[in-house]
Formats: sequence, structure tokens, C-alpha cells
Amino acid sequence: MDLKVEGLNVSYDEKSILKNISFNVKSGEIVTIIGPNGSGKSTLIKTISRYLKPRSGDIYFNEVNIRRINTKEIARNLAVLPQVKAVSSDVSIEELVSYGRFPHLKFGKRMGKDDKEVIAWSLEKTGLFHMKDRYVATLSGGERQRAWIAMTLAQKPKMLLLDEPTTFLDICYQMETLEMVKDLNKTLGITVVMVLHDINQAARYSDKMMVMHEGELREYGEPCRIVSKDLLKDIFRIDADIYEDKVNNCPYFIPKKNNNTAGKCQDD
Ligand SMILES: Nc1ncnc2c1ncn2[C@@H]1O[C@H](COP(=O)(O)OP(=O)(O)OP(=O)(O)O)[C@@H](O)[C@H]1O
Repeated sequence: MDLKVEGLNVSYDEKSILKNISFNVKSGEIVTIIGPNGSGKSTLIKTISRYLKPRSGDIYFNEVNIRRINTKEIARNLAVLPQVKAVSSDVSIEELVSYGRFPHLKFGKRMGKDDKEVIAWSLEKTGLFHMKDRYVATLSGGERQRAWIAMTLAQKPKMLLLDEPTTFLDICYQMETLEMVKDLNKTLGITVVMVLHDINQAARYSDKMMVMHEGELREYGEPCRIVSKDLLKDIFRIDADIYEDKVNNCPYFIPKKNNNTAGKCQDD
């Protein structure tokens, strides 16, 4: 499924947050949004997922304006992993994952064998099958994150929107999650738009990277063009050396020692 965003402006109350954002994501691509805290990444994900209404601008899935697509149709095609997730305390992992099948059920129909197989597959893929009866409320941060990812997998979407999918995960599960996203993208052709804070991981796992800064889309392109000394200095306020990862065929950077840290991460 491809995505087109045209002239998007989004405000919270009177405060303008996203300013004239336009871009295209081709079907089957992995695009990662990076940017400093507060630059508008989550707001963009929330707007694409229709959680927020733009002040102006349009969003198209496969050339159809999302204003013309009904909610169930969107839910069948688009799975969203938000940054903040809530679930009542008596929901088990398996139950949470089963919610991913709801958009696919016919009116009044119960889940069938196919749905149960997809749920089992999602639980296996995320390493949760052996603990599927545990309550989500009793899980560690990383286990809970995997349960939510399993739910989005169960949706079998054509597009995945992931807002910081690796938060709370240890490095092994971070890698496993991103490998899983890549695998789903390659084997099922799922288009992926995600937010990551780790720029090196973004460069490694993305076809394209999008750089947000103060509500504007500052750069959009392939990782080898995006990850540059100038961009890291201008947008992220760090000095870094750029290298080539010949194994994964992508750039990576190592920040230089910061001798003057006082106030460096604060906004000017
Ligand atoms: N519900 C809200 N009401 C008012 N302002 C908000 C609301 N949600 C976010 N904002 C503001 O909008 C701006 C963009 O926030 P957003 O969460 O999109 O940034 P982000 O790039 O995802 O940040 P982070 O990396 O910290 O998650 C910030 O200035 C934030 O304070």
C-alpha cells in the first residue's frame, strides 16, 4: 500500500505543530522518521493513523483520500503501534493479540480456525507463545511491547505505522524487532513507516529516512544521503564521524566526545 501526504498542517489548540508536510512512501518501502524530541514525529504518525485531524492537507492510501475510506477498511489495511498504549489489567497476551483480528471478522461472526492460526503465528514470531495466558499488566516493559507488536502482526496489515517500536526493549529484542519488521516487509510486502530515535538503526533498516525538525520535514532520502556530519550537527547538535558499514551496506556514525555538555541538549 502506498502513502501520499500533501500539505499537512496540524495544530494542538492554536499552536501549529506540523507545518506544510508533503511526501510519498512507495508500496513496499521502509521509511523511518527521525528527529529531536518534540519535532513532531508522533504527531505525524497520529495524523496518518487518523487519530488526529489535520487543520489542512490530505492523506492518500493507494491514491484514495483517507476521508473517503471507512474506519473498518482502514483497520484492515493499516496497523498502528502507538507510543502510549493502554489495556485493562485483566487482558491476557493472547486476548490482546486477538484484537488484531477484529477488523477482519464479518459482522456477528466469531473467530475461526484461520484467525486462531494467525494469532498463534503472531505469538510465535514475537516469542510470546509460551506465556500467552499471562496478563499484559504483569509483564515487563519489553514483554508488553512485544505483545503489542504481536497484536499489530495479527492484523496482517498492508501498512504498519510504528511509533518507537523498540522502546523498553533490550538490545537483543531491539534487533529482533527490527529484523522482524524487515522480514515482514520483504516476505509480505508490508509498507512500514516508523519512528526511531536510534539513527544508526534507522540507517540500517530503512530504505529512506525522513528528518523532522520543529514541525518541518527537513530532509527525506536514502540513508547514505541523510546521515551526514552537517545534518547531525544542525539538527541533533552533535559532532560525529561517519563510517560505512560494509556488511549491512549503510552508513553509521560515532559521536565525538562532547567537551562542553552544559545546556547542549536544551532548545535554544
Ligand atoms: N496533546 C497535546 N497538546 C498540546 N501539545 C502537544 C500535544 N501532544 C504533543 N504536543 C506538542 O507537540 C510537539 C510535537 O510533539 P510530538 O510528540 O509529535 O514530538 P516527537 O517528535 O514525537 O517527540 P519525542 O521524540 O519526544 O517523542 C511538542 O512540542 C509537544 O509538546
